[in-house]
Amino acid sequence: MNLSRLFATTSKNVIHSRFISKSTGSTLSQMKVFGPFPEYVKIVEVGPRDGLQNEKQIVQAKDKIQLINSLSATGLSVVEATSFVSPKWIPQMADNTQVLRGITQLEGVSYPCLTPNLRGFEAAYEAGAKEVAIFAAASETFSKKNINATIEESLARYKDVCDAAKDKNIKVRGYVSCVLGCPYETTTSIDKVVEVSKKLYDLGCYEISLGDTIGVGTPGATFKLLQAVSSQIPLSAIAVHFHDTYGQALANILTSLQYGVNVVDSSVSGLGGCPYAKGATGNVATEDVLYMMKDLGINCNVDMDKLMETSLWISKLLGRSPSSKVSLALSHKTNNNNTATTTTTTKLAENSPQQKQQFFIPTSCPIQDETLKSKTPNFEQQKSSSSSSLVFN
Ligand SMILES: CC(C)(COP(=O)([O-])OP(=O)([O-])OC[C@H]1O[C@@H](n2cnc3c(N)ncnc32)[C@H](O)[C@@H]1OP(=O)([O-])[O-])[C@@H](O)C(=O)NCCC(=O)NCCSC(=O)C[C@@](C)(O)CC(=O)[O-]
Repeated sequence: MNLSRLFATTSKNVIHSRFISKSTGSTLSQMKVFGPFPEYVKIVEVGPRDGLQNEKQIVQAKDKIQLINSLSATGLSVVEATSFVSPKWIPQMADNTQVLRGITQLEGVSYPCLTPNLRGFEAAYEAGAKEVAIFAAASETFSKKNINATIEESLARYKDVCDAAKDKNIKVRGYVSCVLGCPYETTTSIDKVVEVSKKLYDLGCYEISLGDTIGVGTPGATFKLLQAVSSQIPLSAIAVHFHDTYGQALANILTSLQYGVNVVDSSVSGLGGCPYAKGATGNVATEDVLYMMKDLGINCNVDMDKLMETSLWISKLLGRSPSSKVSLALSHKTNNNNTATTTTTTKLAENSPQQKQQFFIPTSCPIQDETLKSKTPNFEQQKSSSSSSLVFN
């Protein structure tokens, strides 16, 4: 789709749409006049679940617990903790009960767990879940690959989950995957997205998270999606969940905020990916979202310093540099300010082992150097009094 002009600011805060789709001939100014940005945006942190579920190497339960506790200490009000799915399908989440029982559940913080069926719901409830999430899709093929059920079968399972949750006073969040593209089908039907979203909402989900599972969405497509879905369910019940495969996630979030959405899913350090969506990269990084929000004057009640520490810590644990550009830039800057000896060139080419990679870890990072050493061959470390610089060869 060609968009001749995306945004035109007509006053300080009010942005009117001037999208013109050449293919359809329809102007997006017909669609909606954007209002001001929301004052507060709720971030739903999905790193411990969506972020880790695709990791090949099993992360120990104690580290997952530390990750979740550190994330909730940043001020985040929702930290998706784990999923009660089949361990044969997602081995990384096999320690769900241990993790959920091991975390410190803070007052005012929600720790939803994914549940694909009644069995998962019961296990999550037993382990202390106070909120669960059900996950459907707008693509039949993805639904079969992800949960071994047609969309209709999945909705029947989710009715059982929602009924049980209602009985036990457990909140239910709903996901719809493949809202802007599918790894298996060539097109996604917006009508199907609307239909599934509405069905989940009618089942009792208080919020519907629209998942761009493979990160192909653009601001124009996001706009049309929101327009369609919000015609059937309240805008206040819509959340957006972008993966950043094509680098469009922040632009899509900005479009969503302008549309009036005030719930955004993101993942610390940009971890993530669905095991049944090959090639899709991680979720948009929470640090990057916060950085953009701050500049827009949007309050998210999250401590960026603590979040960055957590981001660097989990990246170090996984033996890689963060996918968050903001974390990299800020940690680099901090180190430059603090350390005269720190080199100023940072090369980040995760897929290119020949290239030297550097990223910077504050000394407050709780993980011990030995852990990283054991995970990363050719490890060199240069220490200074106030910071450390890790070099990967
Ligand atoms: C749904 C099933 C279980 C069906 O899996 P199935 O093989 O069709 O199920 P089944 O009923 O035939 O059972 C098979 C085995 O699984 C067991 N089982 C059955 N249910 C459970 C359960 N809840 N917990 C633990 N075990 C379970 C069951 O007891 C049995 O064990 P066995 O007798 O062989 O020893 C499976 O397909 C599954 O677990 N899928 C989950 C896949 C998944 O987690 N995908 C990633 C999350 S979705 C996502 O990431 C997208 C999202 C949300 O982030 C948004 C976006 O980006 O789009």
